[in-house]
Amino acid sequence: MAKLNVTVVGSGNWGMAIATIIAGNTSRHDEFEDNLTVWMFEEEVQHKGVKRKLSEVFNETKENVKYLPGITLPEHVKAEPDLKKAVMYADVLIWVLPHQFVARTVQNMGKIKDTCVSVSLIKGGLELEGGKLGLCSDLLRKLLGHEVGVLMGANVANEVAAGEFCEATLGIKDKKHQATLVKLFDCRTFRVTAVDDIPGVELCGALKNVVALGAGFCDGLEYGGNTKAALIRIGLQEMKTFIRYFYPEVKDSTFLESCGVADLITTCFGGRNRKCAEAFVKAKGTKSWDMIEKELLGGQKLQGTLTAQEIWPVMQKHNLCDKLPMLTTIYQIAFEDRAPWAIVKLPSGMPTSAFHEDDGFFEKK
Ligand SMILES: NC(=O)C1=CN([C@@H]2O[C@H](COP(=O)(O)OP(=O)(O)OC[C@H]3O[C@@H](n4cnc5c(N)ncnc54)[C@H](O)[C@@H]3O)[C@@H](O)[C@H]2O)C=CC1
Ligand SMILES: O=C(CO)COP(=O)(O)O
Repeated sequence: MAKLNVTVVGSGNWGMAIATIIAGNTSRHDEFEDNLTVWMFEEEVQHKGVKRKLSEVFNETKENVKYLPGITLPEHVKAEPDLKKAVMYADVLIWVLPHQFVARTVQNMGKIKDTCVSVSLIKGGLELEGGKLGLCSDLLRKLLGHEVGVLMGANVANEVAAGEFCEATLGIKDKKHQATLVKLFDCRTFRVTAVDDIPGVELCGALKNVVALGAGFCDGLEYGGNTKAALIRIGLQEMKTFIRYFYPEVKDSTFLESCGVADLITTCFGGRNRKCAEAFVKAKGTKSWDMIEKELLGGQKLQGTLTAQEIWPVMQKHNLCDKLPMLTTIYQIAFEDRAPWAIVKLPSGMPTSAFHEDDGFFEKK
């Protein structure tokens, strides 16, 4: 049987880290072609004092000096900056782009194999379509016309790339591809569990980035572990309420997989959304999200702020704001100049009207 060619579409922090895991498996398992192609969005970088193309530096050194510095990938990982060439022979496409670039990338990719399957590792990209909540994997399925699974989990990229043990959840409908796709990702340090619940897995991955903004606000105000734990608990409950409203069939067990509670915890402690939200509060209104992203992430992209903006009209249209006070408050702090400390004054027993938000706007309450 012909061996399967795999292409990773995206070469940011997570794209490169997951390429280290996949490359180990393509060389270990007979069903895959050893070589792993990574589509690299071309950029110029300063390398040893010289301006060079990122993909050329990667193919010489096997290090993505911009998005995953300090990690050398296996020799059989090849960066391909030409999108059409990167995808044309692929049997499996692994999507790992910030969600704002997905539609444009698919539209530019040309012909792919009819038998191709995809897995999306993208957290975000939600929109209302005819009153129904559409997911990024729905968009990919519509544009590509083939099977699309999702892989989400407690997977801060730098820790995965360093070989630290963690878990992930593969959401997949089609049993035919399940075993092959588990084999492509699962290894001793990256344990994969497959579940038949794509919306549950994917929505947990997208919404936890919004909750992580709340955790960052809490850090910016210098609250301790109890407060953050409370926000994580409330966040999980609101994620469940939101998800069940649109997808009542999503199972309780999905929230207990790596894609659910575990990803929420790691992102609220060690993620980029948390880090930027802390800086947003500490800047006391002097810096926009774009400025903070540029200053702190060196070209990496925030997904939680975009997802908060995507779900806000959805929540309003479906009268969900009262049922989701924390997600509402996070949006208002991030985009409507609400006082950051409102994050610890969520309505439950204590009326919010007792607090005057113009009094000590940026102070801990
Ligand atoms: N970094 C992490 O720890 C994790 C990230 N994810 C998710 O993976 C997805 C991808 O994130 P990362 O790999 O972290 O990316 P990143 O945020 O590190 O890097 C940004 C990427 O966007 C690319 N880019 C910039 N302009 C572009 C354009 N016009 N068209 C196409 N690509 C362009 C850059 O080349 C770079 O690869 C996101 O949805 C994120 O939520 C999921 C798990 C862990
Ligand atoms: O998704 C992540 C960990 O699983 C990373 O989250 P951040 O984008 O907030 O870094």
